[in-house]
Amino acid sequence: MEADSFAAGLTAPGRPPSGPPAPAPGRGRVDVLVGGVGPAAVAAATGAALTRAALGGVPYGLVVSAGIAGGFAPRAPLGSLVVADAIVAADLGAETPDGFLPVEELGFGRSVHRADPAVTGPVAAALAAAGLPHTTGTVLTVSTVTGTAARAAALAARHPGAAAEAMEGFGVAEAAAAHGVPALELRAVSNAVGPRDRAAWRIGDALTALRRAAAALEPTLCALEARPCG
Ligand SMILES: O=C(O)c1cccc(C(=O)CC[C@H]2O[C@@H](n3cnc4c(=O)[nH]cnc43)[C@H](O)[C@@H]2O)c1
Repeated sequence: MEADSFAAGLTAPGRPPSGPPAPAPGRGRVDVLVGGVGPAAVAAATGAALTRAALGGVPYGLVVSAGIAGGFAPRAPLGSLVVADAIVAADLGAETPDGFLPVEELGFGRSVHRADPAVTGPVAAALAAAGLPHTTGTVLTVSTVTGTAARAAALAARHPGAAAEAMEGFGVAEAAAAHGVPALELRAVSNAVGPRDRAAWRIGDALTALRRAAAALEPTLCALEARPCG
């Protein structure tokens, strides 16, 4: 549903070529890939697509992780959009008697990708120009959806800049970084981060916001790519 909504906002969506590396066929101004759920699935799918494109001689210039998300209130209300200025693997680390330690404090790995303001700035400006409610902030990547007020409060305390929580951004960013390609995360808020309340979910509104965002951003995404686009 998320891929269909994003593609519906584009003038000429493409699908990344699958199978052996081949240049161009299937490529649109923006290609939309369904990568799966969770950071591991999307890291594998994104890495494979980037590798095929590079071996086919037409590498991508920008990768966007787009979808629905939980929003941290009051910063990111239902139906609004979030542009990530940092993509954080919020549960990559260790629980200790003194609390959670991210991998950096364990002495290995990384749990943060900071977005390039040269990418996020024009994206936020295009959303503003289109009149789409949005904020710029940290988007957390988790493998377990938050379902309690206590967990939501703990995440907000640990990440004061957190605007949204989703399950894929960090995996996409890792794959993009391995290819030296900039990454962007864009989320439309379908639910509040916190206690599970299915009656309050607004997935339809979030999908509409995703479609409108794609329409507003297509020229910007193309301009940000370092290759001819459309
Ligand atoms: O069953 C639940 O309680 C529940 C609550 C929120 C989301 C889900 C999903 O299965 C959605 C997974 C899908 O959507 C993104 N997403 C949307 N809302 C959230 C959220 O609050 N926390 C984390 N991820 C969310 C996520 O990126 C997945 O792709 C189930």
